Amino acid sequence: MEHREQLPGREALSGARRVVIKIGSALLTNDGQGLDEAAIGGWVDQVAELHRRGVEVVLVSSGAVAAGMVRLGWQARPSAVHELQAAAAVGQNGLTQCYEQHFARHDMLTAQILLTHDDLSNRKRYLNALSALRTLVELRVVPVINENDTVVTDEIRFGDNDTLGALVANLLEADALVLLTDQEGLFDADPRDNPKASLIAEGQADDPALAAVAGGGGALGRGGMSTKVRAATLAARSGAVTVIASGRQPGVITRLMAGEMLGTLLRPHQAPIAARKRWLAGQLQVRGTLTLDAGAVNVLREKGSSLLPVGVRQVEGSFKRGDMVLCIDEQGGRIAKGLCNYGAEEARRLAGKPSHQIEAILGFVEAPELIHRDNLVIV
Ligand SMILES: Nc1ncnc2c1ncn2[C@@H]1O[C@H](COP(=O)(O)OP(=O)(O)O)[C@@H](O)[C@H]1O
Ligand SMILES: N[C@@H](CCC(=O)OP(=O)(O)O)C(=O)O
Repeated sequence: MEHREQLPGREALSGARRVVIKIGSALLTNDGQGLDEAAIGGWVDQVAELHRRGVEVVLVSSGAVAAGMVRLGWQARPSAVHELQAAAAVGQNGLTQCYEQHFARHDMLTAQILLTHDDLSNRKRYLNALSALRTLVELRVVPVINENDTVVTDEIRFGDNDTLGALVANLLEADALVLLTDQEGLFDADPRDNPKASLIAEGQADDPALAAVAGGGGALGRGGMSTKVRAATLAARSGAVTVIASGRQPGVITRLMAGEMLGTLLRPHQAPIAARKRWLAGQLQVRGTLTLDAGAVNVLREKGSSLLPVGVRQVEGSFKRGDMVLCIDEQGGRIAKGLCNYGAEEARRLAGKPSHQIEAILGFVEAPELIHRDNLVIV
């Protein structure tokens, strides 16, 4: 189908510049027998290899509760929230230490990031999370993300790390989300119950037939296949492909990233740029207006640049950091929409000024640009 040819497929993996890799509990803890340090070392070696080739990798790692259970000598996953929280706190330590040691073999730094749902749904915190993560990635540090299980309540829970992985892929506009699990991929029935089940090599993320065959998970984690298929539909919103594959396949990450036919590939139904633009454009209400000079209009339109304060002539409206603002030219024509890194009062003080003066003017710097190009859509 011609339509499908324009959409990302396996080649999105081999051409990926930024990828989010999520590793599930069953793999990390060797089916509940403590952290599988050798396996973690193997994935880290592959991530380091990608890193050397210039691919940016963000890890989402489960396993805190499962590792904590083993350390505490508990046989079964507790159901009481306070016990889960305690297990996560104990286990997260071991998890971080393990990643850090393995990445150190490659002279690479890692950073532990523990998130709650609020961190990505509240606009201000979303921008904070985004700029911290982006900075880490630019510093060539590998962020290792998990849900902050020790402080979450049901209201602020992502629920499972497949969803968290997808939201991180949206946040960073990753090209691909790789979900490593204990099965070869998505089968047409749960292979635990049906040994004749066969692997689905490829599908469209939002195909309801896939959601229908995806069941629940094992005793250690929270997700299952249903959350992985749902994660693929979330990741597709910013145009990322998702692949579900077995973390036990030797060299799984590097082979997938070389375009090898492994696991289940779930394609987005729209191309990345269109998806990202629709997502941003449809996201938020406009709270203010920035009038740009001709130079700024030109670089936004022609070069896809970020908007710097120096190109802004006037600021109207009352908006907070993270709010959507409209950018217009001096004749009032609509140019772009985007999430502003500064509130209206601050933006007024910065208008027309070079970025190196931001600290002197405000006493702090959120970012050198008023609107980062990742958070900007031309209208
Ligand atoms: N259609 C399916 N295809 C493959 N696995 C399935 C399917 N439905 C349910 N599952 C189960 O999902 C499990 C993987 O999910 P989960 O235990 O949450 O792993 P992880 O910890 O990696 O997230 C598999 O072990 C498998 O038994
Ligand atoms: N945040 C939890 C993992 C939750 C989760 O989604 O687990 P899994 O289904 O194994 O990916 C932990 O670290 O134990």
